[in-house]
Amino acid sequence: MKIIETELKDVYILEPQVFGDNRGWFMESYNQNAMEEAGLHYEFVQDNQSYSTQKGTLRGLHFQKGEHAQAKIVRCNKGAVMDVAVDMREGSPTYKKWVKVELSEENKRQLLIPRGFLHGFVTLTDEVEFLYKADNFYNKESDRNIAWNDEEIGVDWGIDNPILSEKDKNAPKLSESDIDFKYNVIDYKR
Ligand SMILES: Cc1cn([C@H]2C[C@H](O)[C@@H](COP(=O)(O)OP(=O)(O)O[C@H]3O[C@@H](C)C(=O)[C@@H](O)[C@H]3O)O2)c(=O)[nH]c1=O
Repeated sequence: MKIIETELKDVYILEPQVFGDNRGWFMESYNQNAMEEAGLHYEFVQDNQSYSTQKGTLRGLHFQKGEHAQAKIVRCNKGAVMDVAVDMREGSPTYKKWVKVELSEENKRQLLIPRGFLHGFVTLTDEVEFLYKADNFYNKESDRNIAWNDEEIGVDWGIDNPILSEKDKNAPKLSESDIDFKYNVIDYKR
């Protein structure tokens, strides 16, 4: 597995090695030892999957507040997405900066997003299957979102009128949010 730095501190692209043969291909989609050797100490406890029917579907920007914050490893199993992470850790050298990475069935790239970040993606194709691991359980009460088009964050999604959930249509702005992440090594590396 190749581990590639991004413009955001602690966010990495993970590129699995793909072994092709006459049948097709094989890859290790996750290997705890490879993560540990790279100094990435996470314990994932929940796997998630979503399906988006149409191109131009946007899910985000999401996070769980406080002690329920989640680190995630995300990937696109079918189709393609533009994936976005936003550093919300006050005091971080990349505070309020965002990064976008294309994740697709074809490139098999994954994105590691620590706790303290917003996460979202927009589908670039129809019929998108999206998979992710989380290092903390879903907690309904701590589930939060911030408007995908918040001007203070200013993500360039490359789309004007995405398909959104009712929840994401009514998301608060960053300035109205109760988000309170602090940059602290132990929060995201345990
Ligand atoms: C995220 C989640 C949702 N649910 C339920 C709640 C709800 O009824 C239904 C759909 O939830 P949502 O509308 O929040 O799904 P979705 O908009 O796909 O939310 C996801 O978006 C991406 C960008 C993320 O990063 C994820 O962490 C998560 O926030 O599934 C769970 O039971 N467990 C979970 O872990």
